[in-house]
Amino acid sequence: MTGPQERADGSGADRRDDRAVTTDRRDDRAGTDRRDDRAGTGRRDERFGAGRRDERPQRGDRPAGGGDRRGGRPVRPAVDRPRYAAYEALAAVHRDDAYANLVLPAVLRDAGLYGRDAAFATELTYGTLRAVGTLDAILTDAAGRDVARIDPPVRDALRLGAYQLLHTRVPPHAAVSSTVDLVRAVAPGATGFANAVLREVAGRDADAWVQRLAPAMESDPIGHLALAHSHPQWIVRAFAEALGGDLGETTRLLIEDNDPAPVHLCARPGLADPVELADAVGGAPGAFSPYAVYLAGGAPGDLPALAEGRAHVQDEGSQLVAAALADAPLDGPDGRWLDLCAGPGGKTGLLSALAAQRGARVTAVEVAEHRARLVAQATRGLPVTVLATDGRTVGSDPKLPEEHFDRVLVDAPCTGLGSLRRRPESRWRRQPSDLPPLTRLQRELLVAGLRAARPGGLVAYVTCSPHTVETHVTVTEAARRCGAPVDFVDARELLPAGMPGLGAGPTVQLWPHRHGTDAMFLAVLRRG
Ligand SMILES: C[S@@+](CC[C@H](N)C(=O)[O-])C[C@H]1O[C@@H](n2cnc3c(N)ncnc32)[C@H](O)[C@@H]1O
Repeated sequence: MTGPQERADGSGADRRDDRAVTTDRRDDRAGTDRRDDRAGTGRRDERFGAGRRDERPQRGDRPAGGGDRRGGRPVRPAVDRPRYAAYEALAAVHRDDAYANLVLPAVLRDAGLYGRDAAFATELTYGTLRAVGTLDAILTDAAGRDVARIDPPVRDALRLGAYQLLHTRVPPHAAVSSTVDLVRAVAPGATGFANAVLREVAGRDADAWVQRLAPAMESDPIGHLALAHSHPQWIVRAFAEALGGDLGETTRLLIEDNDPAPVHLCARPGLADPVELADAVGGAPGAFSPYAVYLAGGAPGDLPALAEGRAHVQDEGSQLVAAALADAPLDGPDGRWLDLCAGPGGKTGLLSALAAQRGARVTAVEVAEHRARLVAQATRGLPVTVLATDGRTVGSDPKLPEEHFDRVLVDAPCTGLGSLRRRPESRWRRQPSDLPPLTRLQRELLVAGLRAARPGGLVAYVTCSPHTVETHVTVTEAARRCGAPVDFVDARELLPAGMPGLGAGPTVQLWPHRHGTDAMFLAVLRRG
């Protein structure tokens, strides 16, 4: 790979900086530095005020701090607030291992960003985090040096700039100049470098960069798809395996993963009517779950139904697997239900609303105390007993006797590869080395769940990961080790009639690209 100055003059880093300065100077005539010169003249606002909004009609970004005035004259701040907010969130994720979905709301609040500004900052943050694998490959090529060797503040600013250039309708000159402004604020010595690198990035569109950098699909399909759709190779391989080697479907899944996840509500049975709730929120009833409501836009806000515990936010796939356990035919008593991995309480919420209708009671087990408290909050008023304990104590904890429960849910901790849409940074944090300890825990919890079930009782094993080691391998191993005879129930029959794409059974794998849900796995076992 060659960087800009290598191609321009065949020399090393110093020449690159020269070139960057030259580019900056060329830009001076109508660009970055000239804008600085014009600070305080009042003309800057013309360029970065209403006109700027016109540059990005799709985003509706509005200039930050337009009201900042010195001596009566408007002064443009160095960086517009949505982009700076996105930078802050990105930096926190990379520097402090923060979670974007937790850090970004605080950053937006501190910056006083709402509405379209907040939406633009969110798109930049989430989009950049998802795309970071591909962006880094492009930046490495464009800079002529490994992106890991670029100072973190400059690196994050460049990632934001490259994302705008390649994946948004922000005009190239605005993407470059705003990123140079950002670099001037966070790493003032690197503006020339940033300018040069971004101009190199802007020389191709996203497809042309993939063509230049990705291995050929024919010779290395996993490597190609990983770079083209910004996923780690081991995750692409795992998805392809779970999809039976179908690379077309794998591609559709990867594309879906790069879109924001829709927000679904669960109208708790007996407490809220999904059609009425859909009307109230301007959404639509779900396609599959009888309790689901699709929200039309972003966040649910302060809905009375949520505040009053009549509904909760929950992916439709999560609703389907919890309802499948509750609806599975069962002979004999049916009053004791167990949720062995309950925190923060989404599935317990639905199960316990159903239990209330049927005169059953749910024991909800969660090892993390703060998450056990969340379960208690989420199920207030419903027939639930929360135990803050380790689910593997079945048989030794008197509150968790063996052969006691009629229906058992084991929604095990997992890699979460099925919900990458919701956690934009997680695909880069997860490692194959996470699998052995997780799968051991999954197996032990499922064995405990099988022991907790009475003979004839039902156990649903659920993961939000389609990785076959966490799904089929775990279920097969746990069934072998639990010391009791176990039969598979065909889980397809427990999902809504006519639901497409459920495979050959007896287990079910849901998919974002097939069903619009998270990639939930469901196996239902009957204890002999
Ligand atoms: C996938 S989450 C469950 C999500 C939950 N069912 C819901 O729908 O909201 C797995 C949960 O298992 C908990 N957990 C992990 N190890 C556990 C153990 N040994 N015993 C009980 N809970 C455990 C985790 O703290 C986490 O809250």
